[in-house]
Amino acid sequence: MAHGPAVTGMRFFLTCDPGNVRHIFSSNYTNYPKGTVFAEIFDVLAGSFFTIDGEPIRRMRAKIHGILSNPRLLATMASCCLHKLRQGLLPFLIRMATTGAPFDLQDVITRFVFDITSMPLFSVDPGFLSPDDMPAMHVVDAMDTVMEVALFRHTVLASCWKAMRWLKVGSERKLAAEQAVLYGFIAEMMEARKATRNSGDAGEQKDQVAPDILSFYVDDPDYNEHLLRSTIVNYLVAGRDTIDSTLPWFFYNVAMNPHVVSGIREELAPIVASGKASPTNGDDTTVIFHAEDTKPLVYLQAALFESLRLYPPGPIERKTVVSDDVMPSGDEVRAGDIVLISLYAMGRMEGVWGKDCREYRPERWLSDDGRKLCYVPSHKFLAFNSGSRMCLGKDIAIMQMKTFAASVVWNFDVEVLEGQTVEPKLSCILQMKNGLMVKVKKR
Ligand code: HEM
Repeated sequence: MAHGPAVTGMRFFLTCDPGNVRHIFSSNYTNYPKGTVFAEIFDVLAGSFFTIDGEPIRRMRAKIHGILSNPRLLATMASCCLHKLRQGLLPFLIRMATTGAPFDLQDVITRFVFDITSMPLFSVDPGFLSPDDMPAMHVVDAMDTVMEVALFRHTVLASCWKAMRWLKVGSERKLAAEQAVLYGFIAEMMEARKATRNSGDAGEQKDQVAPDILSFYVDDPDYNEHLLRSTIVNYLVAGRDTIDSTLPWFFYNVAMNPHVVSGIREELAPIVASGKASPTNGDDTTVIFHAEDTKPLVYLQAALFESLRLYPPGPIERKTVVSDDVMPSGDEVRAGDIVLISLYAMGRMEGVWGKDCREYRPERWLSDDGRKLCYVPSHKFLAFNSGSRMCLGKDIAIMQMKTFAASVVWNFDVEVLEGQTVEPKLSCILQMKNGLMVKVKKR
């Protein structure tokens, strides 16, 4: 238990004990909502799913679950991913391999992920990753600022950051400017969406056009203009911030562990041999893997999970205590206490993961014969959250990450340049502070 500044009476309970996590997220979850302070910190998401609790989130989750399991939307997501690989990522990497020039892989991943998150949301490709143009990504900078300022807000009294917001100074001044950029981007995309969806074949019936995520919201009377906008921001955060911060750590980990690269390629080889991996345009030695072929790959999934264990995109969860309670660890918490769960620490604890907890070892996720993924409860592996607030996009995220990782690992050797400092940045999202400079070679 830690205490906030003397006069405030604030009390923090910090835990990384899986028993406590199960209690907080499942057995007694109604006693541990996110709370109003959390909602205020993320005011850019006001009223949307990350910030609400109780009955409203149950209803909202049911709607999102329906959307994210719609077969036509899922097919659109898979094809957006393939399109971006074929038209954007792979041509870019082939060019980099030809010139041998170093580049920031985190930046390229951000471009890719932002595009594939926006396309099924708005039916519009923002075009951040295209073979011949790498436009500035002001909206991405804006979203990064939201997460950096949110971390600052977590660490000071609400009255302090609210005063800064009122005075329009410091990080709050910057946040206001970046929020305007973010809202401007959304307005632009909504306009472009109208044009795209109206320009369909004249004879095409409305219900024949594949749905995008927004088509489930625009006519819903429960969503006024503000809630619709914060819901859009929330989808961008859910899809983009998470995958975008996972993949650079994945490539960093595998580059440091060449035997994992071999393991992934060994698993991919039969797909290539069967002719199922399709060639990219104009270069028949570079291939793309399809979601249905990468779905059964357990070693690749273990390699991704192992990276998420060590580098969870959301390194800390915050909850509020409603009524006095005793944790399974025997610790007492009081109504109003703040509970902080460190996923980052939990992923590195010997008591949870064994003596080799600091090693990057995908094998720990596999059965002895290496053919199956072992069951690991979500209160131990919390990267996708647990219990009633479990991530609703987990399968989509795994599909997108596998498609990306397979196509890069199979076609290229990725060398992480020496002499750079690879470290996390101070933010609510575990991105790399200085990017990840690499060189690639075509295999
Ligand atoms: C590596 C990828 C991902 C990770 C690690 C991840 C992790 C998480 C976590 C930790 C939460 C809980 C957040 C909280 O309540 O504090 C969450 C919630 C959620 N995620 Fe994901 N996520 C990923 C990708 C995605 C994708 C691609 C989508 C959408 C297509 C998505 C949709 C959602 C939704 C809708 C929720 C809200 C659940 C709720 O508030 O009850 N996620 N995710």
